Amino acid sequence: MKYRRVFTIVIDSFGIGAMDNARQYGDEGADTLGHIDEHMEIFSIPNLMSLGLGRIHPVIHAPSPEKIVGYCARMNEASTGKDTMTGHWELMGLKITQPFLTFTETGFPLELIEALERETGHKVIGNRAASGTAILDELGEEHIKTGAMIVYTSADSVLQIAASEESFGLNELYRCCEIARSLTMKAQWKVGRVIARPFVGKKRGEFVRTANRHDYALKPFGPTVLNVLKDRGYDVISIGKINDIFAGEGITKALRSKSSAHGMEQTIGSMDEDFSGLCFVNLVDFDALWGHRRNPVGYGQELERFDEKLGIVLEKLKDDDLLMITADHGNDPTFKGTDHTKEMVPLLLYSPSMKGSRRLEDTHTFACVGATIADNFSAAMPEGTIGESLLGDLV
Ligand SMILES: O=P(O)(O)O[C@H]1O[C@H](CO)[C@@H](O)[C@H]1O
Ligand SMILES: [Mn+2]
Ligand SMILES: [Mn+2]
Repeated sequence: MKYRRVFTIVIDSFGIGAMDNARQYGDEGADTLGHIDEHMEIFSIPNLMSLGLGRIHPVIHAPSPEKIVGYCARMNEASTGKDTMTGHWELMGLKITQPFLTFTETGFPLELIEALERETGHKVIGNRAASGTAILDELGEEHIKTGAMIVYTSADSVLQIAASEESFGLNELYRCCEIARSLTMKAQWKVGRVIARPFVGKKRGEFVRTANRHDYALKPFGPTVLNVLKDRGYDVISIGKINDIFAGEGITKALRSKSSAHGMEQTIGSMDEDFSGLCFVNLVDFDALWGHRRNPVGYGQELERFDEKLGIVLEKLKDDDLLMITADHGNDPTFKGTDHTKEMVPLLLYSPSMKGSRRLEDTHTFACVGATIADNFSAAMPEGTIGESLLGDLV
């Protein structure tokens, strides 16, 4: 094996420009990185720049280094869709051609809502597509007064339940979400994820969502690179939401993160551990706190904080470690609406043992990430998966 440990970090929603088919998603002109850059007077991301970010997308407000290290490429998504599960599953080899069911225009069918009310014993309010923070402001007080669950969706295939940790209780929320998950296993209601959205606070304008969010995802439609690694006895360490996104499939150890900064600290901590295999990290704040909230400066500053921690990762990498930085979809914080955007994503590859450095050709799928990992550990890609290994380019 070329690398004993692979660290794959997903900066959730860090798109680098609209894909050719973005028009089909209403996302022509979306550019998460480009539009953040426009809003940053000085954009301090020296480590991302040293890994070649500026070679795959112009970054005007960050100084360009004379030399880059490692390899960089733009990746296109082969699957239909632009959500977190589609993006991550494709990273590990699955191509999703049948998009997950969404209820964006209509909300959930009455029959489902009635079953949810009956089985949980709580009334439902909301039941439409909304931004999570906006619907809290609107319905949070009513929820606290009546105990009715706030159910909402978005352009993604999700059924989200928001409830107060203080009055409704976290365990009760989780219990209700498990009921929602089992109801939505029915073919006509099969959403990709049920998400528990706990919050604290008593009044409009003061509600804050907590880190106790929990996602109840469908199992991947088939075996992924994670299953192959685990079956061969390698470690597959999940940091952040990865374990939820893969419904625990193919994971040997899972750490939950309180924030993206915490996720990076956990990643740095894992670098002191003696393991062989994959450490797979998702940093969700970029998406949840800044992309969906349409806050380009907040997003840019989160990238700056990430870049500082990335500096520590780079220092700690050993010769037989490989670092891969990528993303799962775009979420342009200046775009219309509050949903994801269909974009290319970056792939930055680095190991201190690399002698060369250059920009690689654009890839047709995100799955070259999984294919490279499988190739590295001499594991065959599972049947039905896609992706071409880039391992031979990493010299
Ligand atoms: O607006 P909030 O609640 O953050 O919801 C966002 O988070 C969900 C899951 O990533 C998506 O449905 C998206 O719309
Ligand atoms: Mn995502
Ligand atoms: Mn999102």
